[in-house]
Amino acid sequence: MAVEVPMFQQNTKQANKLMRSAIPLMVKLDIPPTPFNYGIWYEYASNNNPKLNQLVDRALRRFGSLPAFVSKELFTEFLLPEEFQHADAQGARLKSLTSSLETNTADISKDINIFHSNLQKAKDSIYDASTPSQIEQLASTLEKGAFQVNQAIERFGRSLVSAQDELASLRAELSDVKKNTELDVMTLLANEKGFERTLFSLVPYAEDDLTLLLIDIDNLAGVNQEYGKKAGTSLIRYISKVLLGMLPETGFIARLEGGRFAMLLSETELSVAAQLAESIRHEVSIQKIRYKNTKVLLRQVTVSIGVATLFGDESPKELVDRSQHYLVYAKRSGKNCIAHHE
Ligand SMILES: Nc1nc2c(ncn2[C@@H]2O[C@H](COP(=O)(O)OP(=O)(O)OP(=O)(O)O)[C@@H](O)[C@H]2O)c(=O)[nH]1
Repeated sequence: MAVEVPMFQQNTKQANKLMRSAIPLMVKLDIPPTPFNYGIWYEYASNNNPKLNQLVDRALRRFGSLPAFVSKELFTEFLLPEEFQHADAQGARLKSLTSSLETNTADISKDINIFHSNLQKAKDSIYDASTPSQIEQLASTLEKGAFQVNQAIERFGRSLVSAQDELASLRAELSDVKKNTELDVMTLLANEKGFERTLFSLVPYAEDDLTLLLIDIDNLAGVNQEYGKKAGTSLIRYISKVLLGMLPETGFIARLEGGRFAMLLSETELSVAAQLAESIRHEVSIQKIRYKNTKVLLRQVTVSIGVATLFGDESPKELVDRSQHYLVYAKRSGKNCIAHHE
């Protein structure tokens, strides 16, 4: 899943502009200057996320302000990329990023508070200021204060941009970590987790043309028994290469467990997928496989295949269940065959 980091996507200029809209809102509503709140109000001012704005408005109506527990929740839900919510290794870096933002937000809020109290003082003394030089003095104090606040905002804008870089690099790392956890180290194909993620990402776009082939090596237990478990494992690797070699361009393949593979074919109707399944079955059955450690030629190796094409509003699980059903049918029909609905 592509994860957006909306708060940090703008460049410095845009960031400053948005901070200028966010800060008065926060001052007006007496929102504490925590990183969570800055993030949320920045996003609120950018109007990027109607759902977030709706929830903030609702909280304001209910509580009159934004309670810390609400802003923390909103921050996690809307601003924190999903990977960061669970990843342990990157958690520490994110924590340090958050605390550096915290320091920056503390700095900026100090400047704003000073400016705010100067504004109050100016408001009070404006009635007493009768001479042009007193008024000039007030104006110059305010001008100086405004300049300082502007500078603080710009510094904060820059720190947002550097946070953006840091988050981008964290995100790249996480995506690698995620990819690796979706890898089957034995065959270097995707594993079951990778299969599930791909399946879930394809189903919403499929129009009765996403086909799943569940391919299972026949009698693997017998191979293990006859030639040893290492030979069985070697066979799984060998079959994975045969399958990969036959994978169409629009296809995706994963090893689920033992000698079972899942091949997902996008934009492939049942008749075409069934032909491919039959070619795979045939190709495996004619292999002459020699176990390299002992040079022993294995007896014929075969696979059984269950084929199902997604239809209607079927869920990913229903598609898997139906393929599984046909695979069981193929096994019961004597193995070395394929099965699918008519
Ligand atoms: N060598 C090897 N064997 C495995 C591995 N993972 C699972 N197995 C074995 O593969 C077998 C899979 O079980 P089944 O699918 O029920 O057995 P099968 O003999 O293939 O039977 P059918 O699928 O009905 O043809 C079990 O005996 C597991 O011990 C592995 O990584 N390496």
